[in-house]
Amino acid sequence: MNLLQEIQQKIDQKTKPIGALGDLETLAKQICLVQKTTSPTLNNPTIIVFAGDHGLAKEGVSAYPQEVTYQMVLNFLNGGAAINVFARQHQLNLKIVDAGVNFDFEPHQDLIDAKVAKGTVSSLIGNALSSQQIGDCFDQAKKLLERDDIKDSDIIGFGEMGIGNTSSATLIMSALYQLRLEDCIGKGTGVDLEGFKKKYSILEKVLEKHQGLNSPIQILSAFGGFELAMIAATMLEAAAKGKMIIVDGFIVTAAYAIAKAIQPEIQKNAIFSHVSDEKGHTLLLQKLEATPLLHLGLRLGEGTGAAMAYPIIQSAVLFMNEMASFASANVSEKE
Ligand SMILES: Cc1cc2ncn([C@H]3O[C@H](COP(=O)(O)O)[C@@H](O)[C@H]3O)c2cc1C
Ligand SMILES: O=C(O)c1cccnc1
Repeated sequence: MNLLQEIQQKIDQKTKPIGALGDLETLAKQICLVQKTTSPTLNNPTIIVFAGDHGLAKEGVSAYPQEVTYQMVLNFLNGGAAINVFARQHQLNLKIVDAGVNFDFEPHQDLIDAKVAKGTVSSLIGNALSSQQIGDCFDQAKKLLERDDIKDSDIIGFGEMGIGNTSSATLIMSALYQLRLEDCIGKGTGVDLEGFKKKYSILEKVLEKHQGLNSPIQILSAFGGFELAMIAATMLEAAAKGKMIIVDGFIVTAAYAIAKAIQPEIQKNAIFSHVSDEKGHTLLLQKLEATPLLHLGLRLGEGTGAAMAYPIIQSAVLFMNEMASFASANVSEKE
């Protein structure tokens, strides 16, 4: 019997009709296969929120000013943001990574300094990240997963904070899959009609400027940002180490799309937490052949969807380990 057959047999011997735990059974199988076991674990479940600033934000592509990025990082460190609430609710280890925020932070136990620079170059002017900076993001990702408070995590949920980063995600999606801008762009933090037209015309110009990009790294370099590059790099590193990764909303999914274009095998490790209300997310998930667990109309980011999906993933692992079998519980099997 191979591992998949062993896993399936264990699932089918649980005291329930065959297949009755639906998507939880699919999740359990996925985690067991990654961990090469029939008794999976979710040690030290962790959410990492990557923060970075964007040169393009200064052009006015968001409903909020750039300072909100660092202000929200301080809010994360003070425990007051949505992700803090949900991480506490589900007892998740929460770490904030400064990938490239335009601010000098005081040291804090939950803040990881991985700053590449104080914000990217505007993609209207040039490449958001240099190839050296992309390399720095990959180096930082490696270091991150060697930390004592993260290295034993079996599962990492990814979040982000960066005013203007729905623009990066939109541009990445459009360039990676050769999609029309109008099919990828959304309102982000909630720009009004006038703001939307402005965002559209700026992104149109950015796409015109960067044509003929033909590798995922080139696309990442052109459109940024530091937090997206570090998310993609950390996902690749985490998957190579046999960890599960929880993909969050539109922006994190765009970073995942880059990671998958680099290493398609990563999909074995990926769990998609939710479908965001941001317009491009549904199509992006389709392109990735990804089925999200939740449909809650969220459009926040920060890893909030990942935190909310965690207890469902936990249920998949718990039923596998704790539920009785027909034999152990003396329940009669199907006739
Ligand atoms: C107060 C506040 C908290 C947030 N938390 C996440 N985002 C989200 O909104 C931003 C992306 O949208 P756009 O591209 O329109 O700027 C990202 O920072 C994302 O994490 C926030 C946005 C705001 C304003
Ligand atoms: O889907 C997301 O993650 C998202 C959407 C809008 C703004 N910030 C994040």
